[in-house]
Amino acid sequence: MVWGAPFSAHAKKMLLLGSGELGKEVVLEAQRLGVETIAVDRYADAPAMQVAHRSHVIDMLDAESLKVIIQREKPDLIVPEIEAIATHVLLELEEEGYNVIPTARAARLTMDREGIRRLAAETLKLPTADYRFANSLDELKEAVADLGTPCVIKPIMSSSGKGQSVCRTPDDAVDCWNAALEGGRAKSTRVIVESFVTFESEITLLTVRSVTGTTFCQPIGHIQRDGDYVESWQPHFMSEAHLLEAQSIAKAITDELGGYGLFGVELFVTADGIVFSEVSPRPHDTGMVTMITQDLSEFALHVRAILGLPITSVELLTPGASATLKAERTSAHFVVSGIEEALRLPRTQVRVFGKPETKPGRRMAVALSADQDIEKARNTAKQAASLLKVEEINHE
Ligand SMILES: Nc1ncnc2c1ncn2[C@@H]1O[C@H](COP(=O)(O)OP(=O)(O)OP(=O)(O)O)[C@@H](O)[C@H]1O
Ligand SMILES: NCC(=O)N[C@@H]1O[C@H](COP(=O)([O-])[O-])[C@@H](O)[C@H]1O
Ligand SMILES: [Mg+2]
Repeated sequence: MVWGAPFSAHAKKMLLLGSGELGKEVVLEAQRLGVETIAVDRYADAPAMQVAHRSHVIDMLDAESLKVIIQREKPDLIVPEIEAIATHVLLELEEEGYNVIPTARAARLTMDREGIRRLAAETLKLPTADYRFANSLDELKEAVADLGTPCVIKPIMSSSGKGQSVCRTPDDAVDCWNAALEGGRAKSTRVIVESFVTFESEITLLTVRSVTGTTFCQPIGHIQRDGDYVESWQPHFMSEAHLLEAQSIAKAITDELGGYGLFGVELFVTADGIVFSEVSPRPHDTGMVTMITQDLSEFALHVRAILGLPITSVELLTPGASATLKAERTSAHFVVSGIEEALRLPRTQVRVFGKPETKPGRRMAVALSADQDIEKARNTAKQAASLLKVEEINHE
């Protein structure tokens, strides 16, 4: 476990597939340990590209382009940052000896909702919502009739709620189908239909697999709007019994996926116990709160784990919360205002991702606030986020 300076013959090279706000923090943490970083994404000037040693713009769903870049760079670590990647290439490259984080199979299984859902529900028998898959509007109508309404419809390949909708009556099926077609990341027409889980709260249990074993962070509570996170806080108080149940589900799924790294295990807390939703084999958006709450953020933990370094403990230094700033329109000419006002709030920080373009609903920044009282932390973070604004500017 030794390496030389970036750009030298003995450098440790980490290549990120996906370069958004989460990857940006992973790159920064890797740089702190002297690792050489390469950021890849589908568009130029993505957040992680702005802090990496170099970058490449490719279609990561295109097997050939992906292979060419990886074989040219020969990284020591291939770190998927989003789901939508030609993961069969990663399987091949792993066979050739490349180190895919956490494993190529985990990237493959979590690339689409079907792989991970079948593994969790059918192989591991973890509690999940009832589900069906559909390839056409007719199949969708059948699935909706089968499961009953309300139910949730999502493209099998999408994230951050894109293409997701709630079907409240059978008549909604057409609109849900169209929403899924428009919102899916890959132009696949397959969707998952899930029965609606009535939950008391939902959490992300960050779980790290490292050379020193499995470590759980304190649960993170969150609120989602239109399938995307708007607010998160840590710790989320839950009963000892629920916490143990959550940890046991997280242990089962992460052990099955294997490898080293941090996982975001998404769980619903219901009157009947904990229900598994999904898992990211990488840092989680709701986990950005750990940048203010923990001694090692989820990004620092991911980097440490994947480099094979020990993690002897993770300390919660303070309760805290995060709240997001989202754009309302499409624009390449804008400024983010209100940073000064937001930073006047107590124990508050902001992260501005630096995405070059806005789109409706696109996450552009996050506010982080700490307070001994979690409700106060949540209110401060929300207030800070509401002071931040994406303002279009005249570019004549
Ligand atoms: N079956 C369900 N019942 C009730 N609510 C649901 C269900 N499925 C999803 N949701 C709600 O929608 C949110 C987003 O769903 P999900 O995590 O599956 O989407 P995603 O696109 O993968 O999001 P991300 O990439 O942010 O994790 C959930 O956190 C939850 O609030
Ligand atoms: N829920 C997953 C998630 O939050 N992923 C994060 O969002 C980026 C894509 O953002 P974009 O769609 O704005 O380019 C990804 O690259 C990742 O950092
Ligand atoms: Mg999710």
